[in-house]
Amino acid sequence: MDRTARSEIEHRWDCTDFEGRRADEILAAFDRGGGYDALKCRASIPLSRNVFEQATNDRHEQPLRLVAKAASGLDSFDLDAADDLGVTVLSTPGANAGAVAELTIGLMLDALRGISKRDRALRSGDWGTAVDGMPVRSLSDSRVGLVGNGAIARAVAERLTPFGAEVWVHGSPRFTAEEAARWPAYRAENLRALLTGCDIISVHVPAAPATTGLIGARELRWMKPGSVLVNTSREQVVPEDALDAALRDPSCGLGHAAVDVFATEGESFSSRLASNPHATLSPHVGGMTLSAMKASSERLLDEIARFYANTSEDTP
Ligand SMILES: NC(=O)C1=CN([C@@H]2O[C@H](COP(=O)(O)OP(=O)(O)OC[C@H]3O[C@@H](n4cnc5c(N)ncnc54)[C@H](O)[C@@H]3O)[C@@H](O)[C@H]2O)C=CC1
Ligand SMILES: O=C(O)C(=O)COP(=O)(O)O
Repeated sequence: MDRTARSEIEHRWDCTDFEGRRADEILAAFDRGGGYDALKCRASIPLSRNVFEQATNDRHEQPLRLVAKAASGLDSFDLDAADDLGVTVLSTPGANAGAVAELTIGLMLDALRGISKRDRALRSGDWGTAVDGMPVRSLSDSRVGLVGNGAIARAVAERLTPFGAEVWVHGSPRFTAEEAARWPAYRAENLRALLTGCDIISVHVPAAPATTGLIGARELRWMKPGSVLVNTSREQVVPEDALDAALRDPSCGLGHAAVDVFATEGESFSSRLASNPHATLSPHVGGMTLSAMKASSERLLDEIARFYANTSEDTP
């Protein structure tokens, strides 16, 4: 793409960037006109069939025909509705995988070593609580189980190997033994074997009907005594109420959870986990490193340019 075309697209997208806006604000902008035919928005914005129907109806000067998201999970969009109404959806799967993997490992280390908990205790002058529970398990002595076999799970597996952790993976039914042989990890027979056999479980599957409640109250009970669960995928996969209850139940093995994704995110955030002493919370920032955001934006920009080049007479 030449420089002029790129800067024109950048300008266009500066003007039509709905980052952080709610669906009703987006629709209001469409209703006011302004010639928008595309939206760029974050993973958390819910685009329902109703939103797609309203944004594509012919009272708009330019009906919606493109939604672009510099991220991986598309669960908050009604993709069937987009398809039915002829709206193209672009995203950048994999571009933030390394960033999410780094946060995941940071959360594992925090859970094992109690970094944030000890920091809080020391700040209140409580040395006794700060050194409570020492010595602790090392990542190099841990068996780590990954749920999912996509870009993030792979990036986590690759980064865990130099730590000396033993990595196991439970993937989709299409994750064959042959494919697993190319991973720096062992393939678990099934989810139960993974959960019962590992010291740390980290979840990397998309939110979908088939993964909703994939790790709920029953599955959390399968986990080893003193084990750790990290969820950077979506809340629906490990419902936070079940997680909170398991962490508060002394008969349940799970010892600590570290979570980057919640049922309610943003200004209206609220979660039972916020008052749970066995949880570490992170505000959905897995993909937010400068390099991952740059890589995602660059890729999205190229795809947007390709979309307009292929479909539009008014290519920017
Ligand atoms: N916390 C954050 O900031 C971020 C969170 N995410 C979340 O992480 C998810 C995974 O991201 P990627 O690895 O990039 O996606 P991906 O599409 O590369 O990988 C997902 C993998 O899950 C597997 N899978 C699907 N259903 C499964 C099941 N029932 N059991 C086992 N495996 C199953 C798929 O086969 C696929 O290999 C995203 O869908 C998103 O929800 C992604 C990026 C940033
Ligand atoms: O890539 C993803 O799926 C993410 O969760 C990133 O989320 P965001 O778009 O930064 O809210």
